[in-house]
Amino acid sequence: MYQIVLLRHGESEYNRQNLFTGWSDPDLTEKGVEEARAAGRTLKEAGYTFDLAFASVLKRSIKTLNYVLEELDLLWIPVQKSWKLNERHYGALQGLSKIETAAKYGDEQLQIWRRSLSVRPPLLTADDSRYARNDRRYAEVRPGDIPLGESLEDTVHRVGEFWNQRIVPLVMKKERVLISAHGNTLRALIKYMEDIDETALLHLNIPTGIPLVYELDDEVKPIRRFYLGEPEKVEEKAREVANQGKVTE
Ligand SMILES: O=C(O)[C@@H](CO)OP(=O)(O)O
Repeated sequence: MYQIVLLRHGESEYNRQNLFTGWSDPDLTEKGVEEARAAGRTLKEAGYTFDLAFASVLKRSIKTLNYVLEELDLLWIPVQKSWKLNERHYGALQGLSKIETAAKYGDEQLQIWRRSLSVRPPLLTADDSRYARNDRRYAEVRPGDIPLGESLEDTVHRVGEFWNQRIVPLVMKKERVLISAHGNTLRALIKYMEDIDETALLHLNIPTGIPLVYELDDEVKPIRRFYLGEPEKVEEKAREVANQGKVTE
């Protein structure tokens, strides 16, 4: 049996303000830093260690990973960063308020944009300053691969490819791998590995900063997944994610 640990970054500034994030690059909040450190301590207490780690090229994922590795005294292990682990690209919604978007287009449309499998958000235009082609960190990416907006299905495609090409071979060599990524990247990976149906996917919300352990069989297919944390806390944090876009009293 193999094992791998996935982690969604700690709370970011955009999470705090309830803004669509995608490939925007906000920093962690103080709470997010604490969540990341707590994830590191949880892993340490449970006896986990790692041979190498992955992050996206977005600072909330990279910094979360660094805080976790610091707690584990593993800052020295190799880290591979890839845009393929970036959050799902939220197109022209990036930077907009989820609450204002719900008020303008309705809760149902918001839910479709956030949680459906195949619907893309409104796309960016190529002259938009948010278009990643103008960002040096994507200089090596083929221009045609840089999205103007992605459906979750698009994200499943790029993350699934990355999983097969870059992660599975390491897992099969018994490398202990930690992946620090994003809410929808992890939803995409779960969809890819388990092929869960659309209703389940609709309700799948990944809490920030709670390690998610996958046990995998000899063919690197999932046996089971579980969070390292108290179930009530995990539930509560997943509910917070689900409720973004709702006005609270
Ligand atoms: O804005 C985003 O990029 C994601 C993750 O923060 O949000 P959502 O949960 O709405 O898909």
